[in-house]
Amino acid sequence: MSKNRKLLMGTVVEAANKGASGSILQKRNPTIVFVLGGPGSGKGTQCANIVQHYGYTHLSAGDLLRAEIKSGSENGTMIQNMIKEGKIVPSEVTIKLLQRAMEESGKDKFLIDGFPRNEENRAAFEKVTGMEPSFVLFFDCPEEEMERRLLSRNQGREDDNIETIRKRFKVFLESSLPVISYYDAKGKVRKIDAARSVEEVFATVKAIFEPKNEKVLLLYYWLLLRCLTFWY
Ligand SMILES: Nc1ncnc2c1ncn2[C@@H]1O[C@H](COP(=O)(O)OP(=O)(O)O)[C@@H](O)[C@H]1O
Ligand SMILES: Nc1ccn([C@H]2C[C@H](O)[C@@H](COP(=O)(O)OP(=O)(O)O)O2)c(=O)n1
Ligand SMILES: [Mg+2]
Repeated sequence: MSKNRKLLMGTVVEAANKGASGSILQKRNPTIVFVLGGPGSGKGTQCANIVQHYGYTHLSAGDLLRAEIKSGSENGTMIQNMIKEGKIVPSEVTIKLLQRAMEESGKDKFLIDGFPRNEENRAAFEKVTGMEPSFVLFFDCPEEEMERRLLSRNQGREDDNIETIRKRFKVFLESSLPVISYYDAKGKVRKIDAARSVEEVFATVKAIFEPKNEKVLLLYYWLLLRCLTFWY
């Protein structure tokens, strides 16, 4: 067995044990929102806005993986090669980074950006953490617009070149869209037209995080309670 394979196996066992015994995180019963959409659809941009307005903690799977490369970890080269090829890193690696970040944050409301990106990501996260998202934000954007945005992102990312971008689009269609369909069948997907300006997109996001219906319902219950206490 190769050194990398052994390391990965160790991570799986460690993660599975944590899941079985119920991690500190599970006991905190956090709120989780998955933020999905194609590369360049505006996930990171909108997450920054949500953090400012609604006090969520933003965890970008891509950012965590890039930090892991920079840290010089044993998995670094493997992660770097996979990202350059537009491929999805094995779930055990990404889940371990997400779990650690959630635990270390001490917080209990998370925006998980760019995860789960395939069926393996989704199933492994639920199995290992025992947690499910409250809902899923899906930033829906045409490829031509995403391509334009990625080519002018200017963050010095090795995967923002036309060759890798095309590969990432293919992976999104083949592997990530089925995950969105899975949650859609459970009624958990909030689909947003992401081809508009940052401000317009955020106006729609706001409506999702501040559902007026719930406020109206609460007002009705309060009025009903007042009437009942008045009569009896
Ligand atoms: N609604 C938008 N309209 C135009 N450009 C946008 C919009 N949202 C994000 N961008 C820009 O597009 C690029 C990709 O956005 P980003 O939030 O990093 O997307 P993702 O995380 O989905 O890849 C960034 O340069 C960002 O500034
Ligand atoms: N769940 C994930 C998320 C990202 N990755 C890898 C593969 C992705 O192409 C890169 C970049 O992801 P990132 O979410 O930062 O990219 P975008 O914001 O969608 O442009 O990281 C992964 O392997 N698994
Ligand atoms: Mg991003």
